[in-house]
Amino acid sequence: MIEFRSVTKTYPDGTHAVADFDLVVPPHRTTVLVGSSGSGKTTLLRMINRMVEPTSGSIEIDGEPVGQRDPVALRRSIGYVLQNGGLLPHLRVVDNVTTVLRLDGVPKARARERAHEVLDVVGLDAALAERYPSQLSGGQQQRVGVARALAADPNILLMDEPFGAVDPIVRAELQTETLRLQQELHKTVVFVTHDIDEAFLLGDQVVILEKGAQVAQIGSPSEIIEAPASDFVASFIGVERGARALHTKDTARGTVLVDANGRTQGVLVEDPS
Ligand SMILES: Nc1ncnc2c1ncn2[C@@H]1O[C@H](COP(=O)(O)OP(=O)(O)OP(=O)(O)O)[C@@H](O)[C@H]1O
Repeated sequence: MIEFRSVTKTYPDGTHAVADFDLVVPPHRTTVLVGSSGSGKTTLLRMINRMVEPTSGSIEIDGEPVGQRDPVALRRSIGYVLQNGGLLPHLRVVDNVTTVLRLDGVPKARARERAHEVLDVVGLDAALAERYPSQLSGGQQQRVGVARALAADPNILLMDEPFGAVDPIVRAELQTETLRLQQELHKTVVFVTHDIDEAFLLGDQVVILEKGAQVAQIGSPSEIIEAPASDFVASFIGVERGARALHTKDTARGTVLVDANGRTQGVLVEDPS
C-alpha cells in the first residue's frame, strides 16, 4: 500500500504544484491519476520514488516513510515507465532492459536471461533484443520501457503517460496489453494520464485532479460515471457532451444500447434482481 499524508509540493520558483494531498493507493490494483495539464500528476508520481521531494507531509510504502529510504535503492526497487520510453539510444534493447539488474549486481548471463523473459511477457520477439531503440516502432519502444520497468520484478509500477506519444491504434493495443499484464502480474500500479477514457479503462481506482492536485473525485469508474461529485467532474468525464450517454434502440430481436458514436455496445436485458 502507498499512502500520501498531507503532501504539499511548492517548487523553488513558488509554483504550488500539490497542496495538502491525501490518498491511499491499494496494493495489487491500478490507481489512475487523471487531470488536465499542470494539475500536479507527474509531481505526485515522482514523489513516490523520491525523484521529487515533498515540501511537507509524507509518503509511506507499507507503513514506512519513503523519506527514510535510501533514494537510489528506493528508485531501483520501483518500476518506472516514461512517456517516450526513456530508453538509452546507444544501448541495445537487451542492455536497456538489464540496466537496473546489472546495477543491482545480477551477473550478466542471468540478467540477459531475465531480459528475454520480460521481453516475452510484454509480447516482444526475442529477435528485437539485439536492436537499438531507433530500430523499433514507437509501440515496440514503449513495450521495452515496460519490460525494463518489470525486469527487477518490483511490487510497484509507476507509469507516467506511457502511451501519450503513440498513435491511437497502437495506444489501444498497449492499453489492452496493460490490462492483460495486470491480470497476470497484480502489481501495485500508479498510472498518470490526461485521458479520461484511458483512466476508466485501466483504473480500478480513478483519482480526478484539479489544479494544485486538488481531488475532485476518487472512485471506481462505475462510481464516478454513476454519480459525478461536481459539475467539474461531470464536464471532465464528458457527461454534458453526451460522451457517456447510451441510447436504447429497438431491433427485431430486442432492445440494444447504442453509444454516442452510433455503435451498438450491448443488449438490454431485464435486471433479474
Ligand atoms: N521543476 C519544476 N519547477 C517549477 N515548477 C514546476 C516544476 N515541475 C513542475 N512544475 C509546475 O508544477 C505544476 C504541476 O506540474 P506537473 O508536471 O506535476 O503536472 P502534470 O499534471 O503532470 O502536467 P502534465 O500533464 O502537463 O505533465 C505545473 O504548474 C508545473 O508548471
